[in-house]
Amino acid sequence: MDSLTFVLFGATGDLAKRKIFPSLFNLFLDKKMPDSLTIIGLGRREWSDEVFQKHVEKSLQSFSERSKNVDAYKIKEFLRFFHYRPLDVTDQENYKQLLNVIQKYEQELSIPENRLFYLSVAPEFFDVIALNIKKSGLGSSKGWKRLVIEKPFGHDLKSAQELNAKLREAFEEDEIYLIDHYLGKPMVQNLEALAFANPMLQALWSNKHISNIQITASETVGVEERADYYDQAGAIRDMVQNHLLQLVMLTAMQQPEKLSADEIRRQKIRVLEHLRPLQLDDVGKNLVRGQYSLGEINGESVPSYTAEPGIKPSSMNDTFIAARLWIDDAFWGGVPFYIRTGKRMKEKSTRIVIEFKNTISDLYKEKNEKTPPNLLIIEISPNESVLLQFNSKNPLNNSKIEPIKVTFSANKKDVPEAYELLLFDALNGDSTFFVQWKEVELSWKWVQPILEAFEQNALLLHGYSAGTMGPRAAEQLLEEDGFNWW
Ligand SMILES: NC(=O)C1=CN([C@@H]2O[C@H](COP(=O)(O)OP(=O)(O)OC[C@H]3O[C@@H](n4cnc5c(N)ncnc54)[C@H](OP(=O)(O)O)[C@@H]3O)[C@@H](O)[C@H]2O)C=CC1
Ligand SMILES: O=C1O[C@H](COP(=O)(O)O)[C@@H](O)[C@H](O)[C@H]1O
Repeated sequence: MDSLTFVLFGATGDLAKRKIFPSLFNLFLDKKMPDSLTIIGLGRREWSDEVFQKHVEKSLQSFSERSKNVDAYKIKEFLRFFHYRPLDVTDQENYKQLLNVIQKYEQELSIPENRLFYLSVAPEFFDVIALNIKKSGLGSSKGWKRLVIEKPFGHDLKSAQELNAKLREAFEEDEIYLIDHYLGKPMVQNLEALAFANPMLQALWSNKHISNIQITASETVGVEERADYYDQAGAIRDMVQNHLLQLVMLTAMQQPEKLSADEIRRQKIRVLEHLRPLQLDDVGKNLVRGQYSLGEINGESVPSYTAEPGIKPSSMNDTFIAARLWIDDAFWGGVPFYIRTGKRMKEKSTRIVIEFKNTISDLYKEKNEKTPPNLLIIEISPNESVLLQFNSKNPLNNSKIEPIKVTFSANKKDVPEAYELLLFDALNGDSTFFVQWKEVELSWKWVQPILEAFEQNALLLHGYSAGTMGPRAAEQLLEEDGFNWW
């Protein structure tokens, strides 16, 4: 791995302490960091290196399991990478001073002018920072530069296009690493292997044998401390435009010629290009929008969305979306893809269920109402597993045909965090599991008519009680096609 300087904008913020520092620490313990590295944290706070290092140490104590079982000297060794510099991202002078600081460390440690800029700040600063990096000469021509960007990328198609145009004034496309943390989840990274490293599954992976695909990302949490952002975004922007469409792409993509970042991306983009666009008047037929009302989760009562701190009592924002998608190509034509996501649902679960067609003549129908279909269930989080559901006779139940499940599962504590895998890839210059602009743009294009339908109040906002799996209308969406959510 090349030696480099890691410049972290927003180093005093929430994401840095909860995800970035603990993930870097795991990489350090696993010897997956370059030998020569400087990490420069930035924020407006007037902190010294020592205060910043104490802050990083505290974040490890709070958010890193592995830090509990290591000797204190290892933590000290890790903290030596960290330096801090107060900087206001809107002040151009500050960038020139930053350049001097970076050059000083580069010379001291003989680090080449390779610089990774990680923007863990509010999205309104993404373009400001990128352009200031360019103007100040922080991106040196003597080494490489990379820009890692958090979500959200735009608020709609137009704002995303504008943001991309500004970023491209300062960085080349292949220097920009857009984070979608779902792509860092190990089971999501495993999807391609499931489909392409198993001849048995590959033979079945198309409309010939699959009747429908269901992707669920349900959460039990509410809006937490992010009311301002979430009330503007809703589930459609927060989860559907990015994470769920990424899962659709990875499930539906065809086998790439080789496993390179470019080839995989080409296949993902192909899926989006064949995704049937929604017209304004189709939206209501294919999409269910919901908002939670008061209810109970795990025995505790939880308030309605509009009673959450920071949410307007009159808010008509969506906290739940279910939708039916069609991919009009030779492989998936006729197979509905159903997606659903919501806050304050019954359980925390991200999973993909592939339901196979049931075309056998049913020899067993006298003893069964209907032979259950074969299913492939891919659990992404909170636990990881792959489960195949077959049918088998149960000698203890009058030899009825019953589903049996064959499961492979990983122990949760052995599975690396999404951010850890993504940070390692960014340090290494591997962009396979980062999102490329074209994917973002096509995703926004698909979502845009939905946003317009919402703005025109053309769609009912269904209520659902907190602690349920969403509005009844989401069940009906599948029932219309003869299916149900698994
Ligand atoms: N937190 C999370 O779980 C997730 C966050 N994200 C994304 O990550 C990014 C960061 O989020 P989060 O950490 O939660 O945000 P926070 O509000 O916790 O942190 C914001 C950071 O930006 C810095 N900052 C704000 N204004 C300026 C300025 N003018 N100049 C310099 N620094 C500034 C703050 O430093 P200071 O106050 O010292 O100036 C702070 O370090 C956002 O894009 C968010 O959407 C994405 C997924 C999850
Ligand atoms: O990006 C986001 O994802 C989380 C859910 O992530 P998960 O890894 O816990 O499934 C969601 O809570 C948040 O609103 C959204 O911004």
